[in-house]
Amino acid sequence: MADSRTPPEVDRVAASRRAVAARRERAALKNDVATRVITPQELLRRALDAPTSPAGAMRITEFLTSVPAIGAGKRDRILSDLGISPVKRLGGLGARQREALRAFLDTRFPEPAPRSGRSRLLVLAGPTAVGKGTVAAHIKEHHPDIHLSVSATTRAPRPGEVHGEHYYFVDDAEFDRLVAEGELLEWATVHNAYRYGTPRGPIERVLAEGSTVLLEIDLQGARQVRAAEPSATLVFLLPPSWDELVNRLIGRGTEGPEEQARRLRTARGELAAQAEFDYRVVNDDVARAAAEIAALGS
Ligand SMILES: Nc1nc2c(ncn2[C@@H]2O[C@H](COP(=O)(O)OP(=O)(O)O)[C@@H](O)[C@H]2O)c(=O)[nH]1
Ligand SMILES: Nc1ncnc2c1ncn2[C@@H]1O[C@H](COP(=O)(O)OP(=O)(O)O)[C@@H](O)[C@H]1O
Repeated sequence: MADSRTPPEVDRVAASRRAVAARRERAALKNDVATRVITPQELLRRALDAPTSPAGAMRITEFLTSVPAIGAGKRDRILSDLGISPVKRLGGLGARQREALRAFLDTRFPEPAPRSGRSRLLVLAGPTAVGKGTVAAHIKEHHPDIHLSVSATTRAPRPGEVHGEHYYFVDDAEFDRLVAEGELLEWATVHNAYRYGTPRGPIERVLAEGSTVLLEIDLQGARQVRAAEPSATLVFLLPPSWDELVNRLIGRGTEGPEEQARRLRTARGELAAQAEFDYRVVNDDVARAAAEIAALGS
């Protein structure tokens, strides 16, 4: 059936749809800053690169209150200190205002800078369902020069999992022995459920040969490796957005709604720890993220 509306009406409908979509995108971006999936500096870069994009169209007031630890009171003081009017949009900031805002963000929310002198002991961590297992499996298949550490765990094997290949499946008594005899470089109880740990021997052998070893472990384990081996290279895997992290967790379908909600609460805390890491890699595309991580170990 032909559209009986007049062209201006059609235009108005299209414009209002676009406005709704842009508002939704701005809300998603604010959420990404609030959940620390992206840094405020990253959002500002996107706004300045594309002033008419949803990032560019964001009001400075909305932007500042999405930053963790900035409420309405602080926001107004910051704006007056920086000489920026509250009606400004990010994409419309003048050159001096941009510089003032950037300098303020860099001192208050420093972005982690890569450290030099890192070793070939690579640690990959990140929030639940970001794709750590998927990326690690891709590295194992496509970068055979990198040795993927096989952890010991007290959880039961899933269908298709092979002892010694995916994990060393051990009982509680054996895990206790590994801990007592110092055979684990690190270990942790993950998701309040089972214990997981990294056997020390194979790692020492691989590193002694001058090869690279990759550990895919949780945040508690990454912190222990940092303490035990300060020169280890710590890589934090990030989702492209908070919404995508939620989609991946739900899409994987391995947890029920309650466990999903619990993991997402933990994920927020884990995302806040990314500044402790040497590098951050966004897992938008598995092969790209894997290549980026592999390059850090060469
Ligand atoms: N600390 C630590 N965490 C590990 C180790 N091995 C695996 N993990 C973490 O344990 C979690 C659970 O892994 P897994 O049992 O494969 O299941 P899934 O994440 O529920 O699919 C993941 O977050 C892994 O990063 C390890 O040796 N040490
Ligand atoms: N780059 C990606 N793009 C889209 N989906 C991905 C990507 N990486 C992983 N996934 C999917 O996300 C879900 C979680 O990945 P998984 O490797 O199990 O996460 P983790 O080991 O971090 O808990 C899986 O369904 C996986 O297929």
